[in-house]
Amino acid sequence: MMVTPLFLSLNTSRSSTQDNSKPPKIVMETKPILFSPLPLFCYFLILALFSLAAAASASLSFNFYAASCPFVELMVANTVRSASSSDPTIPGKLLRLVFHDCFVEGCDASVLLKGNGTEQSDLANKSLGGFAVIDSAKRLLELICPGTVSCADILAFAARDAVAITGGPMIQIPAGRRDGRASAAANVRPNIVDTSFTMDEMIKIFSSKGLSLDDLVTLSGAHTIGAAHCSAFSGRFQEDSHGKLKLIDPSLDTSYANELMRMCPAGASASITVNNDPETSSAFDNQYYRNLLARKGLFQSDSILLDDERTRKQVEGFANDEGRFFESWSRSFLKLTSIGVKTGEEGEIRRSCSEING
Ligand code: HEM
Ligand SMILES: [Ca+2]
Ligand SMILES: [Ca+2]
Repeated sequence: MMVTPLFLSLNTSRSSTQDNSKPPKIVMETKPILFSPLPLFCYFLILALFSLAAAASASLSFNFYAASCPFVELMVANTVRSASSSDPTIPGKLLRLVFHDCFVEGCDASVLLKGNGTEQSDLANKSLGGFAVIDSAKRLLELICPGTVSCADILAFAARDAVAITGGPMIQIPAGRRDGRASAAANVRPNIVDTSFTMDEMIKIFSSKGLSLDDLVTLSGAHTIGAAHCSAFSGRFQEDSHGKLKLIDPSLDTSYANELMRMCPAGASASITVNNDPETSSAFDNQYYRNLLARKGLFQSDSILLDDERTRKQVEGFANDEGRFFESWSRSFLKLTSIGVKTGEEGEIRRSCSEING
């Protein structure tokens, strides 16, 4: 097979009669091109390699800040640790915060943006917290490696650390998330699960984020730490004509229900909170699943995991084997923190986590 390279040559020739003060005359000269399949093959090979490289750069990576900000994870972990030691409610807040970020517009720190009509102004986000911890980690990082670390990565690292410092598994998570420039309250409701949702409704939202039924059961295990306001489970009770609450949800253990009614009586202050896990609320363990077996799931959306045929086996599995829960948690948390990430040229690296760059 004869192979002729495809080429175009540029000839800069100077004739003897030419005036030397003038620039050389450029003559384009094309050599005959013979068709051969090899150059075409090379062309497609190069194209394929380029698109592979582009795809790789558009995903998260484990050594993303290795050169640009090598101590980023240490800085975030220290910030989370010191904030949590003075305020033990911080780990729960950070963990819930990453969930509410990643489900709306992907893990892009859209939930951190302040202002009229941003995600924070939706009722479902009113009880979120932990923002100040992210802000202080960001301030620190802006001093050490300015303009380098995204708020979305800080939040993912911080939530990961929240789990580790409360006794859960330490998970290596990749980085490279970029910060979004949009945040709208109207996007919250269609993307966040409410405690009153049926199993089918929960499955629908989770699967729209690429999360399976296994992920739903696993990630609900986050309710092994943290707290909730009385309004989050008030639908399980009804006020009688004497202003007294009575249990109307048969899936709740009656003595636990009595305890909840005592802590959250009718007309209780809106600021009262109750531990999600009545046994070990500050430990990230598999107690949540044991509670479910004892019919002590705080939210209706927790109890449903035991009541539904499709999820009961997994609840039992996690209740009996913490290692199995932790393994599953590590996998599902990686998926959660990779939802709809913006990478490469998308979005921006915010200077301040609560506002987009001007
Ligand atoms: C499956 C559907 C879910 C529902 C319906 C749900 C609902 C709720 C509600 C209503 C609260 C109480 C908020 C308050 O009153 O202050 C809460 C708290 C919490 N949720 Fe969920 N959640 C779900 C899944 C998740 C997931 C996937 C995570 C994280 C991976 C998570 C992490 C948390 C944490 C840590 C708290 C405690 C927050 C704190 O201590 O401030 N939840 N959840
Ligand atoms: Ca988001
Ligand atoms: Ca616990």
